[in-house]
Amino acid sequence: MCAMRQTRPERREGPSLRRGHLVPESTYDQRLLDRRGPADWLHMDPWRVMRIQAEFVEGFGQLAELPDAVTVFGSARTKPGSPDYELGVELGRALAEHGYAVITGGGPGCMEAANRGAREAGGVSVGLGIELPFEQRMNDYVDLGVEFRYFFVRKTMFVKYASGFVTLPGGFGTLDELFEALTLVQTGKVTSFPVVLLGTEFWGGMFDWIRSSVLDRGMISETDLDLIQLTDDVDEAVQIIAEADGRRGARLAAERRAVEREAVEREAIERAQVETQ
Ligand SMILES: CC(C)=CCNc1ncnc2c1ncn2[C@@H]1O[C@H](COP(=O)(O)O)[C@@H](O)[C@H]1O
Repeated sequence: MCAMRQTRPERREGPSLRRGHLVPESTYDQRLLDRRGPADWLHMDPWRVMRIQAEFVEGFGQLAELPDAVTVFGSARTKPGSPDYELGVELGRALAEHGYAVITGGGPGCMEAANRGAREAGGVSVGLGIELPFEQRMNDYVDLGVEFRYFFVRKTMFVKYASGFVTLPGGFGTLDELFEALTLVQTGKVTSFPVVLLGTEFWGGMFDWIRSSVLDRGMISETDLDLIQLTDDVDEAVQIIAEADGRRGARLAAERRAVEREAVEREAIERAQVETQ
């Protein structure tokens, strides 16, 4: 059988092939090197994917060597000197003293407070900033800052590099981050990941509503309530995270031992098989 001869014009573009009228008039290189013409293509989805990818690469690269860390959320509008701000400073300090790096959104308010506490205690203070439609800069207490264009990339970093979340009082942004974390834990996407709400007066009403309405109508189960830990005590918040870390460490060590045991057993079986041949 003879192969069909291709008579139409053809162009290979990386993994893609274009033929006939779909062959573009210029090549990628030409379009790259030719500065003239509109820049609309910069805003097209395939290019956006590259930018998204680049954000993941940069984020993973910058954060890979962090020590154990805790992500702190809370209002961008909390004023320095207010009780919530002071609570944030105290929390950042306590986490740093316990050896945790402190990750925040890098902005003002509670984020600044937690970064400030961590920094003052000589800890690792991290800000994962986000591009916003108004003028905005990383707070002065961030020692390692990474700026993101995309909320969802930044959120991955908040979870991936943290042993748990502590949430100070906040608005929509804080609530969004809190409920995303709870959903990830509820659906088993992250395990041994405590979510602590700091400030019973602020969070108590929401917690009661979740119990009386959300649980009562069967939209969550009784055990889901246990995913939220409510306290006013900074040391207790740190302790909750440290204990979960301990449990995770023990589980990982047990998994590692099981894998090693299996490898030794497999090797013994293989050796026995060779000897009997
Ligand atoms: C003054 C002002 C509004 C600045 C906004 N600047 C911000 N910079 C960085 N992260 C932010 C900012 N606003 C919201 N976020 C994100 O959303 C949360 C706070 O939102 P909110 O203020 O509670 O709803 C933070 O944990 C943070 O991750």
